[in-house]
Amino acid sequence: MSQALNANVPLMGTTLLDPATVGVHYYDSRNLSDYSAHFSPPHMDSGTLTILFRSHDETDGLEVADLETTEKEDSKGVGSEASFIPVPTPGDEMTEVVVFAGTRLQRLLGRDRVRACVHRVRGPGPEGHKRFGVQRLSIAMFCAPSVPAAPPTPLT
Ligand SMILES: O=C(O)CCC(=O)C(=O)O
Ligand SMILES: [Fe+2]
Repeated sequence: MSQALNANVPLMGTTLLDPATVGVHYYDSRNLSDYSAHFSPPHMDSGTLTILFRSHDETDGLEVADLETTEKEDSKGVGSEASFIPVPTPGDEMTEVVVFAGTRLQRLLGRDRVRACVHRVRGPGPEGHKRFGVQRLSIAMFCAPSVPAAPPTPLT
């Protein structure tokens, strides 16, 4: 894969991530300490790709940063100065699957070719909370492919 992508560095495993991890996120605005808070603050994912499945709902608060407005290279403080763009919901004729590049893919291919996507999930805000009491579900597959420790045993 490193060769196919003409990567700067070999695609090696990471001690921090399994090759693929599935995350199921359930957000409930009743659990927010402050109803203006985000369900998920601005961040970049640390794998290569994140494949995100989300529900149909016009209150979905998924937003991506305009990368020209953020120069931060890791998740620390990322998004503090960025402007965010809502990701259209499936009801707007978009697919329900969103794919984000992570910091690992950015390192692998070089920042001039791929930028890790800064994203966040807005909460419903106090008004939205009062009207709907928002619950939100999403499923993410975090991919961080690694080379096997030993060559696979041939099938007999
Ligand atoms: O719930 C979402 O839509 C996004 C979740 C997310 O950004 C993450 O798990 O890294
Ligand atoms: Fe994320």
